[in-house]
Amino acid sequence: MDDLKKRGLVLLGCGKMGSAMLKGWLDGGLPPSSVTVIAPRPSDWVKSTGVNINTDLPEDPAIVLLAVKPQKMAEALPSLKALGNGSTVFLSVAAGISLASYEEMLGDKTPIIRAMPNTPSAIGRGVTGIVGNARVTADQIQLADELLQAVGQVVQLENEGQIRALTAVSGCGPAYVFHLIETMAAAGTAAGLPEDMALQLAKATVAGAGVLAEETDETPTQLRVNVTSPNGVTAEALRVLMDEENGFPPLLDRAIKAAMKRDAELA
Ligand SMILES: NC(=O)C1=CN([C@@H]2O[C@H](COP(=O)(O)OP(=O)(O)OC[C@H]3O[C@@H](n4cnc5c(N)ncnc54)[C@H](O)[C@@H]3O)[C@@H](O)[C@H]2O)C=CC1
Ligand SMILES: O=C(O)[C@@H]1CCC=N1
Repeated sequence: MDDLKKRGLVLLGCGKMGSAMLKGWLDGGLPPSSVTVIAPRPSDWVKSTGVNINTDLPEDPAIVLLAVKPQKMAEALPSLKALGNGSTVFLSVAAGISLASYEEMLGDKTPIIRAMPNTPSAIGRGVTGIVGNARVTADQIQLADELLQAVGQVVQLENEGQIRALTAVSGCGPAYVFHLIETMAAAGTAAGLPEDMALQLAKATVAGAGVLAEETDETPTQLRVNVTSPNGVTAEALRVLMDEENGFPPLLDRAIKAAMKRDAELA
């Protein structure tokens, strides 16, 4: 971390994901003067942080975070090519784009780490998977791991092939859960509850169940059983949701496969 403070951190793109991570790092004590953001339209929040915006780049930053949309990467990356093939680690959060593509764009001696975070990073509750190319040293992986722990949990992948499935599960996953909240609230409203109360119930239920699943030693399966009284009310709902043909299992399987297919297209 001292190395990062001294040599600097560059962010290419500072939208939803870049800002979520930057916030976690600044809250964790990274001095704004160590950070340079390159962004065509920096938000008011970014401007308020005191980081350097669209200034000259540091000569040898410890890390460059790539946080533009995958479709913008080929256009945005050439401005950073001078930092390739050196000791600067490129840390990309972009979906799809492979380590080999970055090596092609930046030089094959460039240390590159792919990371896939998720938006709960904005409140320090993210989970990020990381995997590096052959040029990345154990110390550099450790630095990325520590840096990303400022915004939540980190898992180190065994190989790059795993990042596609991780993207489909945890990178996109918050959207699935938000949609669950939306649909639970809508179903509650349709069943006769006031709209705002149905939304409050859905949010609190998902949040409470999530925290319980993380904090207890019991498995999600046991936690589900704990709710389900024999011949009771939950059992009837689960008969619908756990249906092997029309319930969550085939639906989530299809959703994850659709996400993975798109990730492959973006590569
Ligand atoms: N939103 C999410 O839940 C997650 C997103 N990601 C990845 O994070 C990356 C960014 O996604 P978001 O933050 O959601 O998108 P976003 O659209 O909020 O942010 C992208 C930012 O890049 C800026 N930008 C565009 N062209 C640029 C250029 N040439 N130079 C510098 N900045 C430029 C845009 O102005 C924008 O602020 C994507 O590659 C995505 O795959 C990864 C995990 C989760
Ligand atoms: O939707 C996307 O492409 C990005 C990747 C993971 C979450 N958002």
